[in-house]
Amino acid sequence: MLQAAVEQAFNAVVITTADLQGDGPHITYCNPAFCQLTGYSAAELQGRSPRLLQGPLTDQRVLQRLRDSLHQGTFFLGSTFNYRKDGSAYLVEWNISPVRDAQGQIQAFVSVQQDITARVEAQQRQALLARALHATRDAVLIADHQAHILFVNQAFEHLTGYASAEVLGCTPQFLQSGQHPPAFYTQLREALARGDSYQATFTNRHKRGHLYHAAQTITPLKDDTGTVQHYVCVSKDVTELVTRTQELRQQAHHDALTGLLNRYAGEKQLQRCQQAAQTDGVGYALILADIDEFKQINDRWGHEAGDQVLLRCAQLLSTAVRSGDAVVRWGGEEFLIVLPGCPLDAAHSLAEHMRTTLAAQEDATVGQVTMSLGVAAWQAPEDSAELLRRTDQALYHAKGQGRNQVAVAR
Ligand SMILES: Nc1nc2c(ncn2[C@@H]2O[C@H](COP(=O)(O)OP(=O)(O)OP(=O)(O)O)[C@@H](O)[C@H]2O)c(=O)[nH]1
Repeated sequence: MLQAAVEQAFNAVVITTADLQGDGPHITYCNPAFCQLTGYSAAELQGRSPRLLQGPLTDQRVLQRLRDSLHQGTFFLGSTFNYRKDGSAYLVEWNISPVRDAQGQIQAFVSVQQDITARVEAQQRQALLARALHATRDAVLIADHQAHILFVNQAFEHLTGYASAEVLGCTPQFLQSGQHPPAFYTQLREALARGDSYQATFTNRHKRGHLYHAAQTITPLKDDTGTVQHYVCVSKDVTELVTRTQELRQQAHHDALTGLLNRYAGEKQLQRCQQAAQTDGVGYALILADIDEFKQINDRWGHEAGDQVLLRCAQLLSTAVRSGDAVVRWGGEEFLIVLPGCPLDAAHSLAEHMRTTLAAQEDATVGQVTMSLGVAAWQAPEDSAELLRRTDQALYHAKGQGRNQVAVAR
């Protein structure tokens, strides 16, 4: 049974003499697995020194350790390159045990060997992949099918502020910033459930609390049966780009001095209201507010004082309106207030409130400032240009009647 077991063992087994003088131990037995490993037949190996397997890549330091073990009669475990009969190299991991007789004398050495070339190559490939993932500038996250994080690279640690050890086993939820509506994550989940990859710019929260923007691609990884087992997420930091775009958008739509919508954005808003009025019959009202004698303020107190008055008026108008309304810097000292769904009377009251609030305030530098306001509400089938013309007419009227007045176009 023992013989059959050794003969049929998966691992290569070789037994040598215990002779450490002269040529050293020589082979007295090898099993078929050893013959298969080395390419030699048992007859070719019989009586030969195992040295015939060594070659240029064989590690001499490992061999020295082996010789020391043999001399001391201790267990040896090591790995190095050996050579087959055809000259090809393989990486062997082998151990050697001394076989002692009843008196404790070493009679032989038995060695069990295994070709670990493929395993080591696979480990090296894996190490290379990990090194490559760590070296890449994009953040990489790998999660299991339940979104538990299995791996993050150094770029991820850098981008998010979290160390790998802190996040392994967690789901990436801790990155959520609260900036995306629930529908954003629903879309993400649905795409992944379909097995599709999902690409979007995420606004996430850094460990230190600030937000960052990342262009992310999340890809499901399927096994041979088509079942999603993992997800890989690659993120590129686009914070600078997004911030710059937001700044440009702000500049394109807002007035630099007051922060109000600029004329371009105001015209867009007018178009939207006009569209709604024509399609749904939902009306809108306009107020044109113009600071009285503003030229004199500038002339008397200087341009900077004039700017401060403009800022104060802008703030007053902004606080007076509701969230869906738009306050626009329409011209130098002229403001357009667009009021979707607002009837004429309500717009009139609002204008009156704006006028009295401003008139009641005393500016530290320039004293009392007033404004004149024109009000009009959309009447079918006029277009926005016509409504604007009627509002302007009302403002002209208010100015003509002595300023600090509200005039309504009926
Ligand atoms: N300080 C300052 N002044 C501005 C700005 N934009 C326009 N203005 C000035 O606003 C003044 C507007 O003067 P006018 O159009 O004559 O009107 P007004 O003096 O307010 O007279 P009424 O409208 O008839 O009451 C001009 O002197 C412009 O130079 C600005 O951004 N800052």
